[in-house]
Amino acid sequence: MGTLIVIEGVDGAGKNTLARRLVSAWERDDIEVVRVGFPRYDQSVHADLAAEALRGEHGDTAGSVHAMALLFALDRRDAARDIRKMLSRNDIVLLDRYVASNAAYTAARLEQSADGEAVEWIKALEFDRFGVPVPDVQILLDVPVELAAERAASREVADTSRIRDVYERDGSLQSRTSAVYGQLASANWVSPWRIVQADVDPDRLAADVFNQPPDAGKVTT
Ligand SMILES: Nc1ncnc2c1ncn2[C@@H]1O[C@H](COP(=O)(O)OP(=O)(O)OP(=O)(O)O)[C@@H](O)[C@H]1O
Ligand SMILES: Cc1cn([C@H]2C[C@H](O)[C@@H](COP(=O)(O)O)O2)c(=O)[nH]c1=O
Repeated sequence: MGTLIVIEGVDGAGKNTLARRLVSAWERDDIEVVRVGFPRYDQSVHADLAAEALRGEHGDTAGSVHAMALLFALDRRDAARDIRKMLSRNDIVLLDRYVASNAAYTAARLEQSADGEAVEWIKALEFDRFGVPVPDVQILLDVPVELAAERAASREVADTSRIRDVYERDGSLQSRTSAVYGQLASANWVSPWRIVQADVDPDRLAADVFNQPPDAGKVTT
C-alpha cells in the first residue's frame, strides 16, 4: 500500500511547483509516484462548476460558503475509488490540495478558527460520510501571504489562462485561510503534518517524508 501525501497552502504559495519537484526527486530514486491536483478541472463536473462559480457564473453559488464546499467535496468523493487504486499500485500518491483545503477556506470564509463548526463539518462530510482516504502526511507550504499574492499576480500576467478568481483576489480571505492552515497543522488535524517554508529544499523534503515518520508540526527549511 502506498503513502498518501498531501501538499496544502494558500493560493500562489507554490504547491504545484513543489509537487513537481518532489515527483522529480522521487522518480530519480525509482520510487513509483502519481500526482493528482484538486480541484480536478476538466475531469470532474463538480470541480468545473466550482471554478465557473468562482469566476462569476451560476448566480449566487460562489456567495454560498457551504455550496462551494459541497462542490469541492463531491469532486473528492468521485475520486476516492481512483485514489485507493493508485495507492495499491504506487509507492506514493501525492495530492496538490485535499480535504484540508476545504476545511481551511470554509472556516476562513465563515471567520471561524480550526476548532470551529466548519472544520468539524468538513471532516464529518468528507472522511466519515464520503469515506475519502485519510492522508498519511499533510505538508503545509507556509509562505507569507504577501509573497503568495505576488506570485499569483505574476502568474496571471504571464499566463492569461490563470486569471485570479474571487478567492485569489481577496487578500483578507487569504490571510485568514493561512491562519486556519497554521492551526490545522499545529493540531495535526486528521493525520501528522509537516510545516515547510518558501525556501524548502524539495530533494531533502522528498527524502524526509518518504523515509521518516513526520514529527508533529516540525518546521523544515
Ligand atoms: N520556489 C519558488 N520560487 C519562485 N517562484 C515560485 C516558486 N514556487 C512557485 N513559484 C511561482 O509562483 C507562482 C505560483 O506557483 P504555483 O502555481 O506552484 O502555486 P500554487 O500554490 O499551486 O497556486 P494555486 O493554489 O493558486 O494554484 C508560479 O508562477 C510559480 O512559477
Ligand atoms: C480543493 C479546494 C479548493 N478550494 C479553493 C482554493 C482555491 O482558492 C480555489 C481553487 O483552487 P486552485 O488551487 O486555485 O485551483 O478553491 C476550496 O475552498 N476547497 C477545496 O476543497
